[in-house]
Amino acid sequence: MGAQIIDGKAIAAGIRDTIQTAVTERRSNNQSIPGLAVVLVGDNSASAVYVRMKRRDCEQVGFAAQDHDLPTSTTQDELTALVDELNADPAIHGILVQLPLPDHIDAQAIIERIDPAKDVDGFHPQNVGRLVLRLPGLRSCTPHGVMTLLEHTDTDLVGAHAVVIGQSNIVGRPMALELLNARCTVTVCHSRTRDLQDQVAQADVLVAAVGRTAFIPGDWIKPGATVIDVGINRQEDGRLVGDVEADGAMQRAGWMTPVPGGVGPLTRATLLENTLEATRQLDG
Ligand SMILES: NC(=O)C1=CN([C@@H]2O[C@H](COP(=O)(O)OP(=O)(O)OC[C@H]3O[C@@H](n4cnc5c(N)ncnc54)[C@H](OP(=O)(O)O)[C@@H]3O)[C@@H](O)[C@H]2O)C=CC1
Ligand SMILES: Nc1nc(=O)c2c([nH]1)NC[C@@H]1CN(c3ccc(C(=O)N[C@@H](CCC(=O)O)C(=O)O)cc3)C=[N+]21
Ligand SMILES: [Mg+2]
Repeated sequence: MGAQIIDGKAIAAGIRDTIQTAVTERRSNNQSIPGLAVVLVGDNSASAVYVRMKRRDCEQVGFAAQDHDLPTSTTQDELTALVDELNADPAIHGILVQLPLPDHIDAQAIIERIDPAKDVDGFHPQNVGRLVLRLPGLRSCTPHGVMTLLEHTDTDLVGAHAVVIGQSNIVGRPMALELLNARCTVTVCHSRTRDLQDQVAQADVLVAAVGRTAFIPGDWIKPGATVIDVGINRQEDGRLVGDVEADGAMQRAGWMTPVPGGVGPLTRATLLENTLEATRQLDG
């Protein structure tokens, strides 16, 4: 017995193919080409890697990527002015400001400055509020991507007990809402949760988004559970591992995402989906 692997890399490749076809069709119909502005401030090396991957994805599907690489010394006013310019640019349909931003920048103010119609990260309070209210809107890429991964399993979400570990604005909270909207019974755990093991043992669906290597021992997993490991932890030898102790969890889970090759590729593919959706909403 062993878990079936949820192949995020392959699922993401399929999504990119579908998007590429849609872009080709838009081109032949003389419709606008989706334009994504990718804004990177400073020299965080992990951010630089992610941004490079996002730009490569755009190129592959035929989107127009507009790169803005700004120095660490960029001021709040300068970044605000760039967001205003991108909001007003009809060739731009999506705006991604890579996080984290340098400490002297008020990131929340920047997020709130982005036109919600171009907020392909789904971080603007208007889009988060629409998710809360089950109204259509741009949905955060990582949790939305996890829902796509779950569709590629035989997990029955209705009435299932879903346990989310982590309550960040970009992963844990919107993840819990996505699962609630799919009619799971949802528990959210965080650093003050008592008896984490007892909560994990109840999970038909477990989503770990903590950011600590092998934080969840494999033998905590409920037999047959679907395990989604969002964590990305770089080891000293350069390898990436998740938040769940993979070898042990693979013995017990029914389905499981690998790290790398699980959630990460879906986050990027969902960014492309959101940008195409924003384009259709803005331009038809
Ligand atoms: N695959 C992908 O596409 C993405 C992966 N990531 C990865 O996911 C992970 C989480 O990211 P992010 O949400 O931004 O991280 P944050 O650091 O913002 O949030 C971590 C969460 O884990 C909780 N936590 C910390 N310690 C414990 C503990 N001992 N027990 C239970 N909960 C705990 C924190 O609780 P509290 O709130 O109480 O402090 C917090 O809610 C990281 O590894 C990140 O790299 C992130 C985004 C996308
Ligand atoms: N405005 C903003 N939006 C984000 O969506 C955002 C962000 N800021 N800041 C950082 C986090 C992190 N994140 C990831 C995206 C892809 C992978 C990914 O593709 N991972 C690959 C491998 C990565 C590698 O090889 O380094 C994988 O897991 O297989 C990981 C992490 C998006 N984030
Ligand atoms: Mg979808």
